[in-house]
Amino acid sequence: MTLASVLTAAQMRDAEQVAMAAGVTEYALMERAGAAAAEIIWRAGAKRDLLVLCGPGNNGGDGFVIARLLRARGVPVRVAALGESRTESSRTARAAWNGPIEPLADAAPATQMVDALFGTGLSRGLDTAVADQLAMLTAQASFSYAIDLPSGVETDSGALLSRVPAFGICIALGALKPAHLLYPAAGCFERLLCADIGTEAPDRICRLEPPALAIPAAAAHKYSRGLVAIVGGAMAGASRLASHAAARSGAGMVRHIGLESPIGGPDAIVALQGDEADEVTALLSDQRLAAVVAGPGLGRDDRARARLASVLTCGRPLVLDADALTLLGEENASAVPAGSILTPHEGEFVRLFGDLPGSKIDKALKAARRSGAVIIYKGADCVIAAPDGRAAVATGASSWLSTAGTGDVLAGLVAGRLAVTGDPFRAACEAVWLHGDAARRAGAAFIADDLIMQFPAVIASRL
Ligand SMILES: NC(=O)C1=CN([C@@H]2O[C@H](COP(=O)(O)OP(=O)(O)OC[C@H]3O[C@@H](n4cnc5c(N)ncnc54)[C@H](OP(=O)(O)O)[C@@H]3O)[C@@H](O)[C@H]2O)[C@@H](O)CC1
Ligand SMILES: [K+]
Repeated sequence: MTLASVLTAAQMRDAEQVAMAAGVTEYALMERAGAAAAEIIWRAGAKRDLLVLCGPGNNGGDGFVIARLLRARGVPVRVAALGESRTESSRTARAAWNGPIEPLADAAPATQMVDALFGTGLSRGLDTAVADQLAMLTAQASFSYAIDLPSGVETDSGALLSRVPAFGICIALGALKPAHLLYPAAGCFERLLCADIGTEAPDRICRLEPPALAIPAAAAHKYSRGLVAIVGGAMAGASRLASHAAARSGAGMVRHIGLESPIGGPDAIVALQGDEADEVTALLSDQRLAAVVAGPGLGRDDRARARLASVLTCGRPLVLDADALTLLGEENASAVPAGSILTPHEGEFVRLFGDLPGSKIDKALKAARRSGAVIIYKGADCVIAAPDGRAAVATGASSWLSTAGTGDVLAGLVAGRLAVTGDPFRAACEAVWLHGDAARRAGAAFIADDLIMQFPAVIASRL
């Protein structure tokens, strides 16, 4: 297992059951969780005075373990509880604390504050008085820690069920949960750490990790490294951005099929003119094409429709973005060739697949299964889902990415990586990570063109 695995509350309970079937008691898991969290808190805050808030369930039990272990290391610890402990393990942990317990409502602030009120067992929003007290104590603390999850966030969706303050560190236990990566919950802490408590987790759904890329083979040539075509349309700038991104993605050659020629920009891009759909069809008949992009700048008129029809029937691996997604609409979402990659933002996603139930991860997985395509469901939290049930979630992207053209750049980069790897899910994961890292390097107030200039260095860093 990897600590980047993402489990729902029910899957985490299953993992706990597997550990218990192997002979580990629930209380032993709680001790491991508390010890791992206490170690993190010790390293961050040392002997600064600490207030631990304990809820009625096993999250509260973790809190009592943390309190006991840090008191034993000489930290001045106070504990405030929300009522009685209601599970056997949390009662055991409470008894082992063996120190004073204040009512939560009366607790005064401390330099460090631990939120062990609720974790995966949260079933509704906190009462307003409890949420307000939590917010006040968190705001007053210089160091704040959420155990497993910030209290008030819904584990599986990342929704906020009541007011949730901003924590310094969130310590996930055993595995990540969807709420650690999906907004708004993912915005409720500055740092996320995952503590290993010895439970096993499947790695079908993971946090997006940095990719391992390869240099071209010694005998590589431009076609073996991947030939990409971008089919442009009414707005040449967008498809040019996609072309430039593909050209610096590691692919061997890029052809831009536009309504005008030449297109400007790097001379390495082969500018081809294809005004009519049959010309596009002819230009896409090259069997060496390893990826074809349509959507950026395509337009939405009849001419665009005809160009898209040529793309959909060309038999080459496709990346469909922007106008292509709008033209496809819900009635044609399942008509895309298997193995394609679709890159919708939220509005495009809903137009393509309707208002699907569940979390953003659930929605992306359902859409992937329904369409047979890899879905890159964009946003501040970006979910990449494959028809076979794998998913990766990227989070923490630069908010400066919210500028014109960055989506076009991503589409070109995805196509470039598809041409290099021949694997849609891998290509999507690589491209989203590289795009995010390029944005981090580009700093502030960049434009989409600047991202592309970062690609060679970003790729070099992953070789
Ligand atoms: N899985 C693992 O491997 C491990 C898990 N561990 C830990 O266990 C945590 C999960 O524990 P948990 O299941 O006991 O749930 P938890 O979040 O403590 O709360 C449930 C209690 O709160 C109550 N309640 C709910 N909402 C409420 C509200 N708004 N306002 C008031 N009450 C509310 C609810 O009562 P009810 O809904 O029935 O009214 C119930 O009494 C997990 O996050 C991790 O920290 C570790 O110890 C080690 C290994
Ligand atoms: K918590």
